[in-house]
Amino acid sequence: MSTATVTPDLTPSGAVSSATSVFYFLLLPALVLWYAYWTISRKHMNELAEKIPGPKTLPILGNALEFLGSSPEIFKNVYDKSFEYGNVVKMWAGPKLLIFLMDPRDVEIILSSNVHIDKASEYRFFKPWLGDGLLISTGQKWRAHRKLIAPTFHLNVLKSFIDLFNANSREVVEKLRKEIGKDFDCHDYMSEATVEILLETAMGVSKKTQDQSGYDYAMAVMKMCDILHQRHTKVWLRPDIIFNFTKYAKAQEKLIGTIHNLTRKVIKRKRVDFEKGIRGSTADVPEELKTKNYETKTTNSKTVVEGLSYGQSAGLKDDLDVDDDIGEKKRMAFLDLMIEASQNGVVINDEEIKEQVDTIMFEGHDTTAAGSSFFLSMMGIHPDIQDKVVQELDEIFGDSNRPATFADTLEMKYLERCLMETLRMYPPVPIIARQLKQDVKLASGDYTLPAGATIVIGTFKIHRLEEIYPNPNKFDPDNFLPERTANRHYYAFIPFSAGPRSCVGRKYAMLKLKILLSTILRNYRIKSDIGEKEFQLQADIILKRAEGFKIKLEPRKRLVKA
Ligand code: HEM
Repeated sequence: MSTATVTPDLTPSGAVSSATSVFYFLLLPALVLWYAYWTISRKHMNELAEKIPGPKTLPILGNALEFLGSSPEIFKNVYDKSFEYGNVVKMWAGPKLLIFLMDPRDVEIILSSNVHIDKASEYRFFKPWLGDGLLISTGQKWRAHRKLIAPTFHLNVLKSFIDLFNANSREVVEKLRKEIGKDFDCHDYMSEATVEILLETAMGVSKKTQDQSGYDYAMAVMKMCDILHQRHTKVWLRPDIIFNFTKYAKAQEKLIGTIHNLTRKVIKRKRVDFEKGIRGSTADVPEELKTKNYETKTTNSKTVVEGLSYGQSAGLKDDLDVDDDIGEKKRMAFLDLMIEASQNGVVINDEEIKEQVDTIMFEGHDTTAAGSSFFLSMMGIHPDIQDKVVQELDEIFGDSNRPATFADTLEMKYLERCLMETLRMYPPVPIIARQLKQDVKLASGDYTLPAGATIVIGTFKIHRLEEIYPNPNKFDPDNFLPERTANRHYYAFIPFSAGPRSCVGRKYAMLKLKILLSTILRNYRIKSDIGEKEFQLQADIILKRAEGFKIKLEPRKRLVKA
């Protein structure tokens, strides 16, 4: 009879298999413990969320299936759903609690706060591209950089950009000539122009010194936004560990390469100029477009124009409205100041400059490209309104072909109302999201937003609330007549957000858009075969028309040249 002796298997593979058994033996209790901890730690959030209305959820997935489909389908689905509930709605994207706020009183609590300033975790997908730039950074870093950057968009600096706004607008008019009579997508032209204007103004480098076109950069940004939108709406693409194995990760790497290539070159160019003692923009402006030849008294006066003319309700103020030194202090343009501040390396280092340049290049072009394309679409669809804009421009410029001065932009009151109405109906940034660190009691009803929730401020929906804007789907520039705006809640119109994290480029955007759009309208009549009902809206970070911004152009007769 043989006796079997059991000897421990001391070979390396035996040791590994024992370790594996121990691992699996411990894994289950660890998971159970983690799940128990997770459930308990979320109890408070779940209890408060329970009281907030929202669509029915599926186990594990929550409402994630609402975000399936193409971009326009998702947009339509979520917007249509919003009518089934009140102005506070919750949804679950898997385990993530999203609470949508649509009442201006609630929005004020979040946006005016100096506490609830953290961006939602969804903004982290921007990191490989924008790093810790102003849009997504938080805490002390955001505060210090905001303080540094906001003054570079002061009205005094913006006035020095007027000639470049004019020169670039004229170039767009020339480029558009080949499209006369055709149905074409004006967004392509607006994207290229807004990139090039940013290069020559805020960055202060001539576009001629760049071997990469503004168009290539803008297209790379558009594709990047599409990828980010996929990650926002498809829960399975959120974890890096999965995303990195998808085709999107490869595409993203390439696109970021194109985008960073431009920003690196811009900074390099600026540094060379800076070392040579050159300050300000090196871009040329033809003599006939220099507004000093046409300046009036108003242009030189200490004009303070706040509120609506610069994109926000008259009663709102932010750090862009500080006017303690009008006309006294020489303020610097964005990249000049960044380079100067970095010389001692304390306020901002080289990597941080790159992050801020990437941020301003993105935020500064895609938003205004969408805003101007929606404006032109509106002009094409509403010829009677376009005629009134042109009549105002004729009153300002007569039959002269002279460039627009700062004083002229103050006279463009009706154009400004059309621009405001465009930003109301088609806000380029259709939602804003924040991460709550503490509970917040709402003003509109007996709800408390729990810490840990992602708060989504639904700008698009707020701008179309019937109780605030009667007949909200009608394009009506008179919505911005002073008598109509006077009694409206300040937070009922927030295309540039509001409060401490408002858009630093709001005044820049308004001034540039007035010059760009008035120049186009002085030269072309816009037509459109498509009505607003046929728009297919999509919100790939920035609101767009999925079918493209199709318009037609007819040249206007000019009687006399300047
Ligand atoms: C029509 C044009 C524009 C619109 C509608 C717009 C809208 C907005 C909105 C809604 C925000 C807040 C975003 C959020 O909290 O998620 C924002 C932030 C920002 N915008 Fe704009 N923007 C426009 C043009 C510009 C321009 C021209 C620039 C720069 C030249 C710019 C630079 C920024 C920056 C840096 C931030 C982040 C500010 C911070 O967090 O402190 N934007 N913008």
